[in-house]
Amino acid sequence: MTSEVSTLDDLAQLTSYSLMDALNRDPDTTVNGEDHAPRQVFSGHYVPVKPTPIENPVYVTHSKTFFHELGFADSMATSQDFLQMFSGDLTHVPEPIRPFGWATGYALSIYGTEYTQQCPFQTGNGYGDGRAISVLEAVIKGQRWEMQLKGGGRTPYCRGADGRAVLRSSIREFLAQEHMHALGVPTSRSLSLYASTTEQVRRPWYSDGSTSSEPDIVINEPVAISTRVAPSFIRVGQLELFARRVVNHAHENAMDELEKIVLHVIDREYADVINNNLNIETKVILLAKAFRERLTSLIANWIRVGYCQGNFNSDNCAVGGFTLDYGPFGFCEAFDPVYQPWIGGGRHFSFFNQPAAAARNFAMFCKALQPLLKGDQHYLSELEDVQQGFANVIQMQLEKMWAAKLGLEDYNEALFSELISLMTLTTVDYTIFFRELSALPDNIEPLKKSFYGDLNASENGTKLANSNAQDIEQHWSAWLDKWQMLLGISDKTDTNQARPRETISNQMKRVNPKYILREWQLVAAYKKAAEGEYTLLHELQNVMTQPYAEQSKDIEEKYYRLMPTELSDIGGVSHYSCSS
Ligand SMILES: Nc1ncnc2c1ncn2[C@@H]1O[C@H](COP(=O)(O)OP(=O)(O)OP(=O)(O)O)[C@@H](O)[C@H]1O
Ligand SMILES: [Mg+2]
Repeated sequence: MTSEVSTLDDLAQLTSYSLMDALNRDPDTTVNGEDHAPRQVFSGHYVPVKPTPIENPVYVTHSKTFFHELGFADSMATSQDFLQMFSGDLTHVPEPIRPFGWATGYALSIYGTEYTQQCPFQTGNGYGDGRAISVLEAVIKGQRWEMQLKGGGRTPYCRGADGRAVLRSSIREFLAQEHMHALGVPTSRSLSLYASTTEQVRRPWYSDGSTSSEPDIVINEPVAISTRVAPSFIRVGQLELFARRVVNHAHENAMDELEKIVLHVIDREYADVINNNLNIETKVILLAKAFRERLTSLIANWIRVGYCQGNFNSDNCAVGGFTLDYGPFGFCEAFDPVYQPWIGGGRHFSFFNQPAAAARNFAMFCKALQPLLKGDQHYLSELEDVQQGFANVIQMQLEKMWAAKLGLEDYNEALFSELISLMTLTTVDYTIFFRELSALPDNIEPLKKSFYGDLNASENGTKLANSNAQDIEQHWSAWLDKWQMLLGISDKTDTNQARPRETISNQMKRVNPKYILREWQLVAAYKKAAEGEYTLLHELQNVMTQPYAEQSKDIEEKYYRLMPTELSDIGGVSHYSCSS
């Protein structure tokens, strides 16, 4: 099949700006994007910004999957003009691509509390895309996409920081985005990744083998620019910024700017479910319902695959209902309901608390929409109902997800609670456990592959040493019996079964991945990449973009395995600072 887009000139033909044309430019900015110094932005939806190219860029990787979906030729990723543009140099882009991009402001709420002090001016007006710069919008195969550089240099929202992203964090985000997509979890996508062979920045990090919680050294790291792609990058925090300005009577266009950004996000993300001819109040209610549906499903998916966002502030919560900002994230290995890899994150953003964190973001989202209902009691109470309904909707989504993970048609609370207690007591690997269970084992032997402690050894982890191993083993067997009974597979022959064993097993394998992006595997790949050696990174990308597939024996041995115990407390592996 020939690709429709083989050169940057072809891509230029598909360019179609809407945000910069339809929304308001900050009136205090220059039009050509030379505006890089930190400052307050008082109004407008965006600031034009010319990215700062990284020095001596080299190709690291691109998403073959996404290129293919977009109809892009793979050869384009290594072509000089594409590399130049997506490593931040817009000086020679073909028209109608503009020689500058844009950054947007947003507000911040942490677990339902509004903040304004996070910017140097203590007002919130200096907060937004500090190093993310969108450079293009294009309509490709009928879908509008926005392309955003991460690490493209300073913007007025940089708060005095360097506007750069290091290769390590860029590799993490790049791989995680494509991995999540392959896992069937809505996400921003990865397009390309280029690194500098000469430019470095200093970041706090961990010395080799450090068990310190906080970084204990400062290191030089190569910089990189990754490009991520989504229908929009509008965050809950963005709507909040404009709503706060309405509430605070910040300026006379505040209501108009709020309405415009809400209509924009509907157009980008919800045009298929919200009719354009409806009045704004009805659109707002439908938007809240549609976002509730997507957000609750997203969180259930995160928990299904063991993903912890780590820092689920309102500014990291995309209104399109997809995963955004892979900084402090991690995939849960040894199961722990309060798993949280980021040292700055706290329990409120831990693994099993994500439904509660999402509810807080949803509440802030509803609050931001309220001014558009202009005091109409009827609509206000409808919005209130949508918000109040969040808890029920997410509970239903979670139950449906747990039932699917266990191969059941109906959720069973007793079976689930007992499993969670056992998984905590024994310390099991979240991914390996569910994948082994998907083979419908007759007894608990195969499941032991996922146990971090040996049930029968005397020197197990403390949890096991304090308990009676035999007892735990009996509990596991009793749980398995109960599960088999509910599944209707106690009878080992397939007679009289509504669903044959193979059907159940295949269904389970479609929701329980075999491969997840384990931090220690990522560490190995980005360390090699920092030396200019990308083979391991490419292998990891290949494995993680087919997470449900049975891959070769070699790959299985290398990647389908428990975290080596000696890494379980190491800074930069088991936990990290959100150093970007
Ligand atoms: N090196 C940096 N220079 C300038 N701004 C930065 C830098 N690192 C982070 N920021 C900004 O600080 C804010 C909070 O950081 P966070 O870790 O959420 O950022 P991020 O990973 O860059 O963000 P995102 O993926 O959400 O765009 C963001 O607004 C981000 O743009
Ligand atoms: Mg962020």
